[in-house]
Amino acid sequence: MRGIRLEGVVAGYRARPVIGPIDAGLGPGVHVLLGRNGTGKTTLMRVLAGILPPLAGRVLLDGTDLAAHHEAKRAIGLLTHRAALSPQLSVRDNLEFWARVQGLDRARRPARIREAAGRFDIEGLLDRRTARLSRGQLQRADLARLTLTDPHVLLLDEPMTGLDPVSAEHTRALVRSWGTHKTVLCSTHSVPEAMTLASRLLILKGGALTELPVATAPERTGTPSAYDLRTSRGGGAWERAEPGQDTTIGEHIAGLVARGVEVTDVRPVCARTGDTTQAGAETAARTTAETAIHELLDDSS
Ligand SMILES: Nc1ncnc2c1ncn2[C@@H]1O[C@H](COP(=O)(O)OP(=O)(O)OP(=O)(O)O)[C@@H](O)[C@H]1O
Repeated sequence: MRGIRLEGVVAGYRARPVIGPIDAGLGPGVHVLLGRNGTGKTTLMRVLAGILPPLAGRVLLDGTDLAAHHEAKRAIGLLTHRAALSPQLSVRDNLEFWARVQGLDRARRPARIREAAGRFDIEGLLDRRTARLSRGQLQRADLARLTLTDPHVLLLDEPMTGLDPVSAEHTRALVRSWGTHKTVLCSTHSVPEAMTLASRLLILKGGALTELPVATAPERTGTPSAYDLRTSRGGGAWERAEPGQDTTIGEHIAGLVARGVEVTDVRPVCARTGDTTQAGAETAARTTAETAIHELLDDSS
């Protein structure tokens, strides 16, 4: 399958398992990961990124074993609480370093750094030492790092932490648009956040990964008949996409991206089947899903 597959993965530290064994597949979409503190969400992200070798089992990226093919890890972008930026270097030097590590050729680096910095509004911070950034500025610089290249798997450990409302909304939009054609695993402690982002909800508890029953997952509450996209070619204006029978919205967006058009937000447009009745059904489904999430997270259940 395209994306990531875990086969009997057990992970932990100094031979002490924290999670697993886990068997799961993550394809294109936004997979939101919820779990109490210390349940192993970061550990799972690190093992999926190939920086923490599993104690048992295998992690496959597009069918390739990560442990045996280190270069495959370049297709994965990881964002964790500890920003992957050196405090001693300027933001620009950090981005330059990561662009080189990611194999971006020298001539293309300055433009990519400018684009990434523009995307997260940190152009004015490029020459500041990373140690001097605020929590949210550091998070934005680390998000910019992720977008220097075009990884097709994104592992985002609490990406909205520390972001102001404008930056958080911008990041949410980006995550949603990535989810249409990339594999995104995103952890959060906010249930409402999970509900707005997820095409699939995963709960990590007692070392096991549980999927929220499909009937209560939020994307089942309405069938989009079209999608509104905000793209770079529209100068920020929305354009409507109505994928045909042979094209999914993911394929449509992947086609735009391949032609150099950046898609910065995606909003599903639901068929106007029934206004308030539909809205009522959506609210009910959301309440059911939120209750199910709390039950799954509750230690006493
Ligand atoms: N480097 C490490 N060495 C040893 N144990 C660790 C290490 N990192 C994490 N742990 C332990 O592994 C367990 C899972 O930690 P992890 O950071 O993966 O949890 P989490 O679900 O991401 O937590 P939070 O929601 O608080 O961020 C915890 O018991 C933690 O103490």
